[in-house]
This record gives sequence, structure tokens and C-alpha cells, in this order.
Amino acid sequence: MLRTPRIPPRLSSFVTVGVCATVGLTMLAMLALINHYAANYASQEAELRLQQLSWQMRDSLNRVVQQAGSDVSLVSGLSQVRQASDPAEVRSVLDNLQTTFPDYAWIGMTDNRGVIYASTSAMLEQADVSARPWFQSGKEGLRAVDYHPALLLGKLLPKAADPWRFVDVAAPVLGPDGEARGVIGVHLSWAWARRVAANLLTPALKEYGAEILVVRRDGTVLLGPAGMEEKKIATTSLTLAFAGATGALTEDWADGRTYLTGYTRTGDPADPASLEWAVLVRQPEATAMAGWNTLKWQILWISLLLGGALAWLAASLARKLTRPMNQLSRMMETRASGAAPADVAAIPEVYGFREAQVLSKAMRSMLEVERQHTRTLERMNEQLEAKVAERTAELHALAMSDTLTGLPNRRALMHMLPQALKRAVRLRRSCAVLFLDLDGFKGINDNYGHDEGDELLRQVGARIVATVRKTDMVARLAGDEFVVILEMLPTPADAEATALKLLPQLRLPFALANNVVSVGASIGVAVFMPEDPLDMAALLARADQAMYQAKADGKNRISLAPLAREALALA
Ligand SMILES: Nc1nc2c(ncn2[C@@H]2O[C@H](COP(=O)(O)OP(=O)(O)OP(=O)(O)O)[C@@H](O)[C@H]2O)c(=O)[nH]1
Repeated sequence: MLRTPRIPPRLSSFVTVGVCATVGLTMLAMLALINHYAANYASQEAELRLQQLSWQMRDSLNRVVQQAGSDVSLVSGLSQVRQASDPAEVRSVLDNLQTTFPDYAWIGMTDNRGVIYASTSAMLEQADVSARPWFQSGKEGLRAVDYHPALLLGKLLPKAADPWRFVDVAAPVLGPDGEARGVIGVHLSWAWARRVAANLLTPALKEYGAEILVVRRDGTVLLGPAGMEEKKIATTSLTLAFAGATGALTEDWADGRTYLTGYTRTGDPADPASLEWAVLVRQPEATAMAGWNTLKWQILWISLLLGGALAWLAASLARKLTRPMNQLSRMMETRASGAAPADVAAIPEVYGFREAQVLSKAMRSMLEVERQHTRTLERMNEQLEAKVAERTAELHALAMSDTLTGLPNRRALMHMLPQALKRAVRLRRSCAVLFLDLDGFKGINDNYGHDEGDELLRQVGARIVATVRKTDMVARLAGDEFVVILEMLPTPADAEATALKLLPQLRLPFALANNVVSVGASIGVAVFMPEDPLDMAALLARADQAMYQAKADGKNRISLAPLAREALALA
């Protein structure tokens, strides 16, 4: 089976596809890398932001609880409190302390039995709080008591937007003798924690759905989004925070959404004056990554546009780079197909790049050399043809002429006689053949030698030519035989007249090299009439027979052959 040879792709297609594929693959690789690294980066950035926010919240909570602890320690150490004999003295100190930090909702001092001895605004004085955890733990030393709703004070304090919730800090009061005198306790309004959270959550963070949660070890949300407070949660971030870790992660929450969550823990488990809470700052993943998603689509579109532009640029560049090669290859194809350009100018001189320039120059010079060779060959061919024609003419002349006399020979006669006959028919003018044979020529040869005989033949030929008209043809057949063709005869009798004119001319003496000789001639005359058949052989035969007749009649005379129609009649 014949296999069609595979046609390789054009250089421009090859380069264009190659460059476009490279650009495309590079763009895809870049997009994949950008997608991977930038998404990771965006996610890490968001997580770090949430983690930092949780740290800020943690630090603020720790600071306030510590501050409360310091304040309680300071007050419990004051001599006015330790040696107080009048509740008013202690109350004035406590009121002063409250003014320094309005979120101290209530500060009070008990006696050893747990009865309020003095308090801010004398609120709850003489009330028994011995069962309250802050009193119980405060007797032991500086202690913090976790978030709890207000019991007794809830009714006494002014109404607030949220129900009163407290965090308590308490410390024992020792008399000058070192004996316990009671406990000082501070009820820290939870509003403070809400304010800290509100301050940390900037409008931008709120807009992107960031939320701060403060959660107790049992999972109860102390502070958080509406609807979640005082409800329990259980998340990985919560577990990690209470395990003492801090960081951020992506996790699913009970509401079915995925959040990025920063987590940390407040307080110090070894310090009873501190409070342990988990601080979680969460943001829905969709909003946290919204900026990145927008950016991703922008990058994708820009990449596509850039890729398209680059591919177009690459294709244009490839076309520009390969155009010179294409021009050259097309030109070579044209030449190879045989439709060669006329000259060197048809091969363009290309300057696209060095290789193409070198190639085009080489091709131009090759073509120039080829053109010169062709011209030389053409010239040589012309010369050869001219020489052949010359030689052919010479050979033709040689073949057609008698070497001794230079007159046309038998071959020439055979060639020209038919033409003469055709002319006679065409022009309706008769022609004639004189068949002439010298008389006594053999004797000249025998007596004076062959050279003298040759000379005689030359002079006889010349004399016949000189006697007849220039338009008449004189040929030497062989030996001492000559034939004269007479054309355009006005009448058939003119042939006889010419023969009679020849006889005396040939009888005149011939001056040879060494001798002067005289010969005669016998001439047979045959006339061709325009209506005669075109039979050259018959015409010659009639002339020949007439010549023999002249010989037979005594030589040195003419003999007229019968006309063709007469000869036919005789036959
Ligand atoms: N010198 C010379 N002689 C030739 C040439 N060709 C033929 N001859 C001679 O010419 C002679 C011709 O013979 P013939 O025509 O019989 O001789 P002739 O003496 O003319 O006889 P008739 O015709 O009967 O008068 C022969 O002796 C040939 O040898 C030639 O080229 N040169």
C-alpha cells in the first residue's frame, strides 16, 4: 500500500503553537500557584487577625480583673479600713474607689460573720452575705469569683439595658493585730466586658461578620452574639483554648456554617485571683475570604486577558520571525515546481533576522551563479547550433556539389529538377532538359593525362554556365556528362536554340595547363510541357536517349527528344 508522505507543519505554525502552548501552560501554572499560595496566605492573614483580636480581648479581660484585684488588695490594706470603728469611714473609702472605675457596681466590706459592715451608697449594709461565694472565698485570700447574675443587688441597682451580671473580686481584711476583721468584695459589672468587646470590634470587622465570644469552662457563653449568651457551645477551638493553646482554625459551628476562629484563654489556673475564660473570635469563612475570592476572579480575568494578549503577541512575533523563511521557502517551492522567477530580484532580500538574511543572500548568489551558468550554456548552445548549421550547410553543399567542377551534382539535380517541373506546371511555362556528353573526351585523358582531362571538365562546365542564363541550372552527372535545366521557356523551340548556342561554344579550343585541345559535344534535348505528367525519370530518360541519338547520328550535334505525349503514343 502506498503511503502518503507526511507533510511537516510550517515553521510559523510550529512556533505559534509552541509559544502559545508555553504561554498557556505558564499562565495555568502561575494561576495554580497563585490560587494555592494566595488562598493560603489570605486564610492565614484572616486567622491571624482573629487570633490577634482574641489576644487583645484576653489582655483587656485579664487587665481589668487584675486591676480589681489590686484595688481590693489596696483598700483592704488601708489603715482606715483595718482599724475602722465607724462604717462611715470605710464607706467613704469604698465610694472613692467606685468613682475611679464606674464598672465597680458595688463594693462592700463584711465583718467576720458575713454581715455587710459598710458598702458603697450604704447599699445592703447589715445584710447577711455569709453564704455568697465571694465572702466564702474572700476569707481565704485574694480571690476572683466567676460570672454570675445579681441576686440581692439586682433589685437595688438602677435598671440597665441588660440584666445585672457580676464578676466578683474579694480579699480578707486583717486588723492591726493580724486577726481577720472581715472581707472586702467588689462586684464588677459585666457591662465592662461588653464595652471592651464593642471597642475591639471595629465597624469594618463587624461588617465582615466578626464576633467575640467569652466562654466559661462548662461551655456557657458569657458574652457573645445575641441569642447565644448563657447558652452552651462545644467547639474544637473551645477545647483547645482551655487546654492552654492559642491560635486560629477553620471549623464548623452548630449553626451549620464554617467559621475561621481565633482562640485563647484568660487568667492563670494557678492564680485564684484570676478568671479562666475562653476567648473565641470567629468570622464566617465566606466573608473572611470574600476579599480573596474577588481578587481570585480579578486575577483569573486579568490572567486570561494577559494570556490572550501574550498569545496574540507570540503569534504575531512568530509570524514576523518566520515570514522571511516562509518567503524564501515559497520562492524555492516556485522554483522547484519549474515556475522559476525571472531573475535574482525575485528572491527577496530579507532582513528579519541574521539566519534568514544569510540564507536569502546565499540563495540570491546561488541563483546569480545559476543564471550566469545558464547564460553561458545558452551562449554555448547558440554557438553550437550556429556551427552545426554552418557545418550542415557545408555538408549539404558538399553533398549537393561536384567536387571537381563545383557545379551541382547528380543529387542536386534530382532534388531541383522536380521543383523545376512543379514551377513549370504552376506557371504554365514549359521547361527543358539538355543532356550533354562530350565527344572524344577519352582521347584527351589518354593523350594528355588525367589532370588535363580534369581541367577540361572544369572549363567545359564553366563554359556551359557562361553560355546559358543565370537562372538556368547546370549540373555534372558523372564523367563527361552534364545536364542543363532550362526554365521559363517562351516556346519549346527555345530549348533547341539554347542547345544550338552551346555546340559552337564547346567546339572552341580549351587552353589546358599544358595543351590546347578541342572537343565537341552531343546534346539530347527533352522538353517538358506544363500539361505533362510530373515524371522526372521519364524526362531524363528522353533527354538521355536523345543524346544517344545525337551520338548515333555522328556526334557534335543536337537531337530533340519526342514530346512526352508523342513518346507515349509511340509506346
Ligand atoms: N579526366 C577525367 N576523366 C574522366 C572522369 N570521369 C570519367 N572520365 C573518363 O571520361 C571518359 C568518358 O568516356 P567516353 O564518353 O566513352 O569517351 P569519349 O571519348 O567521349 O567517347 P564518346 O562519348 O563516344 O565520344 C572515360 O575514359 C573516363 O575514364 C573524370 O572525372 N576526369
